[in-house]
Amino acid sequence: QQRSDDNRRLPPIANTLLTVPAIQLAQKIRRKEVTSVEVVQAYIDRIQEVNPLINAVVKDRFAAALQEATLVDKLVVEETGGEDVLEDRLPLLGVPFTVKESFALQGMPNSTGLPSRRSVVSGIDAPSVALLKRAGAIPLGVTNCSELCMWLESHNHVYGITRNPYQLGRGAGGSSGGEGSVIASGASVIGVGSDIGGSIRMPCFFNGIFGHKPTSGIVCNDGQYPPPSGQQPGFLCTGPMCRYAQDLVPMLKIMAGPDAEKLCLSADVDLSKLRFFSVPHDGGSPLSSPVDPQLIQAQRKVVERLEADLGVKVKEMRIPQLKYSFQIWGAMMSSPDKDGKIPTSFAELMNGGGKKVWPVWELFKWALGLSPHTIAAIGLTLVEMFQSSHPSQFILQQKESLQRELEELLGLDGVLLYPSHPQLAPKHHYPLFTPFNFSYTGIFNILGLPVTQCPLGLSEEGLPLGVQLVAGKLQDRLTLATALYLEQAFGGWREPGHTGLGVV
Ligand SMILES: CCCCCCCC/C=C\CCCCCCCC(N)=O
Repeated sequence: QQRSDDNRRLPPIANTLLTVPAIQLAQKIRRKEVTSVEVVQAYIDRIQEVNPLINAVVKDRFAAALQEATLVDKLVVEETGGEDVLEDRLPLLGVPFTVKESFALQGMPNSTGLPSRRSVVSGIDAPSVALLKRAGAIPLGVTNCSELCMWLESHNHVYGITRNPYQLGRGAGGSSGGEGSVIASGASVIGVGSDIGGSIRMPCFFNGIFGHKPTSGIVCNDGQYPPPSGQQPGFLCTGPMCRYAQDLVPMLKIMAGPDAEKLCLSADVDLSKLRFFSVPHDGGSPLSSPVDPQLIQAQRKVVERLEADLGVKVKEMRIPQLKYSFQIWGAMMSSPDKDGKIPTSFAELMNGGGKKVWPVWELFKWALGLSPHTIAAIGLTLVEMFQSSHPSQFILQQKESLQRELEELLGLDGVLLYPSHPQLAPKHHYPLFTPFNFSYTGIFNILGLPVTQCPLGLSEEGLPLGVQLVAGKLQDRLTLATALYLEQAFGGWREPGHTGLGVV
């Protein structure tokens, strides 16, 4: 699927409003330094400029967003209680945001890339989306994802494939790839993603932005398709994706609702008092690719900076159970819930929840160009045929011992560095040959630990580098504070199109 414009570069960001963090945009709007209409219009213009190249926003609501921005500006002028009242009540007042299409956003499609759901339109908002709207944020539209949110690249037969703004011939990751691509392109500043195996963190890594998978159970997962079943509700996480680290905590506070209290997100974090650990790879799983030397090097530089700036000693270690990350993820994802109910099969979900698709027949149709499904989704139904819902004792033991070891290691003050993925953003469809690489992220869904993906600049070929920061349960503030520090130290998000590569 090489396109003639694969070597094109994204047009540079001309409007400086597009490089202001969401939380500062809200402040500027409250202080009447800029209107919400100006901000929303700037983002609409940028989406219209870049979307033909990246195919990230699959349905917009620009006219409604501009009307809502007009109401915001009126409210700001009429508010007599002062700026603080607005900040308290509506911390994101007038700031635009985007939403992964698998979430319900009123009036927007909610197909999750499934052709049979093409005409499904949401009548209500998912709770996480509603909370952002209630905080004053204005949705601009919905963004692309993988078919049924279950692949490492955002491609489906409803909307096509999303492209990586750093190199259009590469994938934006999955399953929240539309969010990753649009935010990195400067065409959205904050967005909503979901993650049951890395679907926030992989696109954030491939697109050089920040993303947080919260501690399991903290942000409500309702209002997404497909709904998780079996034990999956404990692994699926809804979380923020953004260009600037300072937007992570305010977004998480809003999206978590009353449960945000459990995370003590306003407490100060003294990084020099934390214990840091660095694990360079999964210990050699034969299923995953070796970690790219540039990622190993980037992680080493993080260790050096932490030691030099904070005076801490980072302990480099190996964790042998990580070698079984994929097997642990696969076993737990297909395990029955506590009442013995097995999860809905992928083959059923592919048929919109009805009868199962028949994998071999679907593959045959695909070979003739007649299947409405992607080869990745069909491949998953084939693999599922051989997956048992009774995992081996050995794998369960590995999971238990990994959980115990990591929880003991991290305690209330530990942060672990681990590669976000073994490879840099792959060319389109290459994940078909390296599907198990997602287990670098997926293992932390099973463990329920909070993880922040943090960008670390660009590789020699101009692709984003990054690292995962992992903490103990409910200790999200530690990884979020470390991400803020690393943004300062390594420069955070870099504008795509300024890499000196490609042809304009
Ligand atoms: C045609 C090739 C298909 C091969 C299938 C190989 C099996 C790999 C198993 C699972 C891959 C799942 C990927 C999940 C990625 C993101 C999940 C998420 N929503 O967070």
